[in-house]
Amino acid sequence: MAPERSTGNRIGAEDIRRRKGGVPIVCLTAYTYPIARMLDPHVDLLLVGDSVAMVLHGHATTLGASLEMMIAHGQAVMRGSTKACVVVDMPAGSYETSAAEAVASARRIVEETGCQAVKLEGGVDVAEQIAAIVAGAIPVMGHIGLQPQSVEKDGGYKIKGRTEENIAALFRDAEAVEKAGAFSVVIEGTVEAVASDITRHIVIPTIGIGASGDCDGQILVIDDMIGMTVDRVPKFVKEYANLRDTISDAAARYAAEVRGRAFPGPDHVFSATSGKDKE
Ligand SMILES: Nc1nc(=O)c2c([nH]1)NC[C@@H]1CN(c3ccc(C(=O)N[C@@H](CCC(=O)O)C(=O)O)cc3)CN21
Ligand SMILES: CC(C)C(=O)C(=O)O
Ligand SMILES: [Mg+2]
Repeated sequence: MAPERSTGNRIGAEDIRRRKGGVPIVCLTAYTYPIARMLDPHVDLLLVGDSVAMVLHGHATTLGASLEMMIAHGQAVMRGSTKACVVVDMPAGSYETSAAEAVASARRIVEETGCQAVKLEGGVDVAEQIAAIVAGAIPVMGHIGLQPQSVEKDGGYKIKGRTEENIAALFRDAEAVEKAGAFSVVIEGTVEAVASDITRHIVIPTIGIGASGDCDGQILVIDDMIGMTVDRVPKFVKEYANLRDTISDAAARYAAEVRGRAFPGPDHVFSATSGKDKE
């Protein structure tokens, strides 16, 4: 198992499971060491989402994520986190084909990162995979509703739960994920009342994103939450900071000072004589 900064009291998947119906579970994505350091004191769960492929690597969809990419970011987040339950997304192509493939991929992720759990997208269609991973003693988080790995199949990011047929399918997916042994489930891009009803219908905590305030917890993509996302931001996002402008302003001031020879100043250079200069 990869070494982790352990305080011995990290939140585990079973701690998350027990929080059904209680104080809302605070979740954010994280992809890097410094962000994990900053978020860890404030959240219950950090998700190393396959959204990293879009948000940090500039791919058009999450289908650009690989097992190697997820493991590298999982390791970075684990190095910066001591308290949160860290969950790593299983990327497209690492679990759909068979339960054996899913178990092998989940094992690799856990062994190489030391994370607490994995997450995969789907309901009835991946119940066998979830059950097999859980049987291998790796906790699994489900992900139903809008499934970004199905963007090509769906022809875009389409909100779910708008037809009776689709609502019935959502309930079947929620029940399948619960029965397969998942410790919680993300409900993404789903009509508010439907996400609320599913939350009351199942006994594992639901984590909403573009879903409902009645879910047992909430998650957002970190870059969206801090106003760092440069591409289109989904409607369900609330920006709690504007790092885009902060960074652009810093770059503009730096550029002006370099061009005007105002930077570096006396504090940012070394003299031959003094040992008291900043290292
Ligand atoms: N930066 C970022 N944040 C995310 O939350 C996120 C990603 N990227 N990439 C992967 C998926 C894609 N997500 C999305 C993207 C767009 C909509 C969206 O535009 N939905 C439409 C409604 C469409 C409908 O009504 O069917 C909207 O108006 O917001 C939803 C989820 C969420 N995920
Ligand atoms: C937004 C969450 C649920 C996710 O799957 C991701 O970031 O990849
Ligand atoms: Mg994801």
